[in-house]
Amino acid sequence: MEDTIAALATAPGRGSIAVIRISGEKARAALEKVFYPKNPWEPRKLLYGFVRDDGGVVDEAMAVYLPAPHTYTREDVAEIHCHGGPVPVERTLKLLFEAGARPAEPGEFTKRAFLNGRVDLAQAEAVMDLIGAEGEAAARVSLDLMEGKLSRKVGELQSALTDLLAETEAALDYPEEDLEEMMKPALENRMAALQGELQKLIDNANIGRVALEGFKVVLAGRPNVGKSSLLNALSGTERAIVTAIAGTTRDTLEETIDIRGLTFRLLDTAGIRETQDTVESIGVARSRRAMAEAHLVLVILDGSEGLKAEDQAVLASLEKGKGLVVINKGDLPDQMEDGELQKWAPDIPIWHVSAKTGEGLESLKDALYRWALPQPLGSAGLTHERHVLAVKAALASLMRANAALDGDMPVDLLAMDLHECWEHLGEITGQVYNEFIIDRIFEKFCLGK
Ligand SMILES: Nc1nc2c(c(=O)[nH]1)N(C=O)[C@@H](CNc1ccc(C(=O)N[C@@H](CCC(=O)O)C(=O)O)cc1)CN2
Ligand SMILES: Nc1nc2c(ncn2[C@@H]2O[C@H](COP(=O)(O)OP(=O)(O)OP(=O)(O)O)[C@@H](O)[C@H]2O)c(=O)[nH]1
Ligand SMILES: [Mg+2]
Repeated sequence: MEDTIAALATAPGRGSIAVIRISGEKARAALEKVFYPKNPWEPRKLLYGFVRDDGGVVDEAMAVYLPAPHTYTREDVAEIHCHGGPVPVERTLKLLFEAGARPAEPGEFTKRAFLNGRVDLAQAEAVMDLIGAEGEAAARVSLDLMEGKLSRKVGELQSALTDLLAETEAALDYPEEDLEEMMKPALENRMAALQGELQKLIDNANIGRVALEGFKVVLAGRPNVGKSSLLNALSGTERAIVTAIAGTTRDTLEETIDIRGLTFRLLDTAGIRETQDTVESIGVARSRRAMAEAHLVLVILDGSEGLKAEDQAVLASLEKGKGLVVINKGDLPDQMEDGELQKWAPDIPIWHVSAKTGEGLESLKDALYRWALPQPLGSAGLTHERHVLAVKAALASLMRANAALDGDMPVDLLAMDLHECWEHLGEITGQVYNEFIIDRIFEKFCLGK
């Protein structure tokens, strides 16, 4: 028998109402020892009453009892909605623990929903992603997965594999038949189609991951071009210190902004130049590391000064296909020579802005959005590294199956590879799992979820 667990389901701290959730066989008994309703108990009905201990009233509250199996965990569940202060919450929890419940571990309610088959692993993970979502895009992708979008896709791929397996196994039963002649071309076609679908999932994985984790944009450039001013202008804050002194920013600084629902992590960096200053040179090293780790680098130039050797050095160090040039200080007379810039930044898109007046910032934001999400959000499928690794492993198994077919290997080897492919896909939904991985996933959940 599983323990009965209880925990605060709402955020800790002060709020108008706090929800305490209980799940397990003793949920109802524990609730009845702690909460005294004004009217008789009725399942699935929120009742008014009092939390009491031996000394009297602990809180005026509401509570509900939900019998298994139609509950979040598929076990008996109860909830107490008490006043949202630490004292009523702690006292009510203590009473529940005395009444036979124990404190829940992080993610334990949702882990039970998974172990009891109400949701699969991808859906359970998506619950946590929704709670962590910073913007609409992250929420949208999480909701799709929570509702079963990825799980259905995995199911379709698995049933195609099952059909393939059935056919190869039929061939196993008739070893005297000539497999090659009979079914090789048909099998090859269907394996190629499956391979294409797995590859598409991998190719689109960055959409879901960018939606969930945000898109990392680094503002880089030589000192004084206006990187910090741009960070402030784009985020509408005064987060970064701005001065006319070159070398003002010493350390990288992150600010999160929302563009059309998508989260962007903007990173202001120390101006890149040769320097003898110890602190500044550490800052410059951090700038370079940030450029390497970013999804996109904005190379900021000062349009009022023209291209300098230090700008050229930054442009030269830019990874191909990973940068935009942003010419700042558009409110001042333009000194930038297009020919010179073309020489150092061939094929790099160029945007003109002014951090001071805000000119050009909206279209820069549009460009950032298009860069981050070249495909619509709806084409997102995989959202976690774990999913990508599983699909890559499935693809590798499928390629082995293909090679086995090509090399006229025995049919049972082919069947084994197809089966492995099926199992790797099952890692995503948790059909195939080991406890270590499950624990690692759920321990990252919030307490009470
Ligand atoms: N008060 C409260 N609000 C909450 C939750 C909760 O547990 N309690 N949730 C949870 O964290 C979320 C809602 N998610 C839920 C998902 C499934 C079920 C559930 O009981 N499912 C049953 C069907 C119930 C029915 O048909 O009436 C099932 O799948 O069998 C409940 C909540 C967000 N809001
Ligand atoms: N006229 C004008 N001045 C600007 C603009 N953007 C920044 N500045 C000025 O340029 C100077 C340098 O700005 P910062 O934002 O500190 O430049 P930075 O690139 O962060 O410099 P470091 O941190 O030293 O690398 C400040 O005096 C700003 O006020 C702009 O669009 N127009
Ligand atoms: Mg700065």
